[in-house]
Amino acid sequence: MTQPATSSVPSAPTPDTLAFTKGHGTQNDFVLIADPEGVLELGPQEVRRLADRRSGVGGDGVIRLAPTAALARAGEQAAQDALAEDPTAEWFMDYRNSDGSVAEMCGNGVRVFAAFAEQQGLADLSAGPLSLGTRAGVKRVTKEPGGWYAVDMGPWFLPGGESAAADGYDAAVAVHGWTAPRPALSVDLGNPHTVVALASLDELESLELFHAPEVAPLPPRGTNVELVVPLGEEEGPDGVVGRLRMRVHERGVGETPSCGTGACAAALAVRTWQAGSSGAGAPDTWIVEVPGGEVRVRLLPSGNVELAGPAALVYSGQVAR
Ligand SMILES: N[C@@H](CCC[C@H](N)C(=O)O)C(=O)O
Repeated sequence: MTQPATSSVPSAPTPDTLAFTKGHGTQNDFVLIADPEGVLELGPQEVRRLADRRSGVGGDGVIRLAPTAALARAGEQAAQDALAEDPTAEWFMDYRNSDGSVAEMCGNGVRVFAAFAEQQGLADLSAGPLSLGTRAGVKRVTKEPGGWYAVDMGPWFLPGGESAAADGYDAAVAVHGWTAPRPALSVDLGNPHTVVALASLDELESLELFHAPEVAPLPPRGTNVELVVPLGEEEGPDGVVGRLRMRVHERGVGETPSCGTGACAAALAVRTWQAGSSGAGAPDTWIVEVPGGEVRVRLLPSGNVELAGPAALVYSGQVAR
């Protein structure tokens, strides 16, 4: 049923089959569906079926690529906002978690979306950055000379405000196997994150994280949870670079080998723990090690955060609806 990603496959959905491409960013994996007319009704049940690793294609999430203008005309507020923010954001990333829930943003997904748009002949990143709409605003993707995709993820904030930054925490997280909850910091990247600092790599690697961690107080929209261990600083080509290792339990999914917005949240939390909300004296660039590889997080002079990493398209095929 499947064909190599390099072969050309029909991309428009038909009533009884869907053309898909399977892709991943540092092993955070996605089922990608091109909907160039913006006509596909994708309900939670169908998302769960596509994402199922036994009876479907399998993935942490399902990504629909659709025209921003068509979604805006159909009343999708986020698409209307995206066009108001940047009328060149022709394509929209409609992101769903594997449990069928809708998520605002996916950092690894944006990179894989850009690679998919190129494969479909809908974008040419060699000609310049791609602006795409998401439920958390317009994101701009640039292709780096080494083949990585760099995404300007836009603004971020600490929901707990200055007092949380000063205290270093505003939540507590309990994970299966711990005798006591640990302090944690909430970071908003358009989607919600709670970052917990652990004492050592031994602790990080010995943890069982298949069960949903308990977060108190639980943010109103739920949360993704990142467990992090700072690994110090090193000299990079453009100055000092911080390094950390992370495991992540995603909202709507469970433990995943990577999370792009989670990597940004982790770097921003560790930087805040080191230097407060101004970040003065802490590195602006961070390498985040995840079970599925490595990504780079950078504080841009604009105050926005940038995420860079690989994007891979693995195979394409047709799946029955
Ligand atoms: N894997 C993504 C995040 C996907 C959405 C998340 N599970 C949520 O519900 O917020 C990433 O790479 O950022």
